[in-house]
Amino acid sequence: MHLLLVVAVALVDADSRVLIAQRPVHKALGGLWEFPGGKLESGERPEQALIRELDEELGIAVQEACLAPLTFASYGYPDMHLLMPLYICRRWEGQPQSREGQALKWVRPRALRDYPMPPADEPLIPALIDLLGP
Ligand SMILES: Nc1nc2c([nH]c(=O)n2[C@@H]2O[C@H](COP(=O)(O)OP(=O)(O)OP(=O)(O)O)[C@@H](O)[C@H]2O)c(=O)[nH]1
Ligand SMILES: [Mg+2]
Repeated sequence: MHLLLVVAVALVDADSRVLIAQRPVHKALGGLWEFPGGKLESGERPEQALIRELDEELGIAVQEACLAPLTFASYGYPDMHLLMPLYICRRWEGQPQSREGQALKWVRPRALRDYPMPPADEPLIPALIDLLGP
């Protein structure tokens, strides 16, 4: 079994909306909506990797102290088992912008169900509704 560690974050705005990004169609699970984040590079700590991904994908700067653990996904894909800590972050510098051609959307937690997400992500939605309201 191959275990893949991916770090992801729910960025939350002043209206308690969460940012999701649409995966480019040419990638695995293309077209699905996901939380910003990605794989760790060798030697990286999870928080470091997330800060790097947020810079690369969205052009925002996040301080490590502004990342709080919320929950995690554990899901068996056919080719690997995904373990994905989901952080929450309410404070960053800059305005999130699409750096990799991905569509971006701010959505209320309940509305996440209207956007097709990877199967690993579905169990994360109730934790966001509990924290932020519907
Ligand atoms: N970022 C992110 N990845 C997710 C989520 N849910 C989920 O199953 N994944 C899976 O986790 C893996 C991480 O993917 P990624 O493509 O974002 O990794 P990355 O940013 O390092 O990109 P790269 O592979 O192009 O370098 C993918 O297999 C992806 O399908 C999610 O909500 N956010
Ligand atoms: Mg990514």
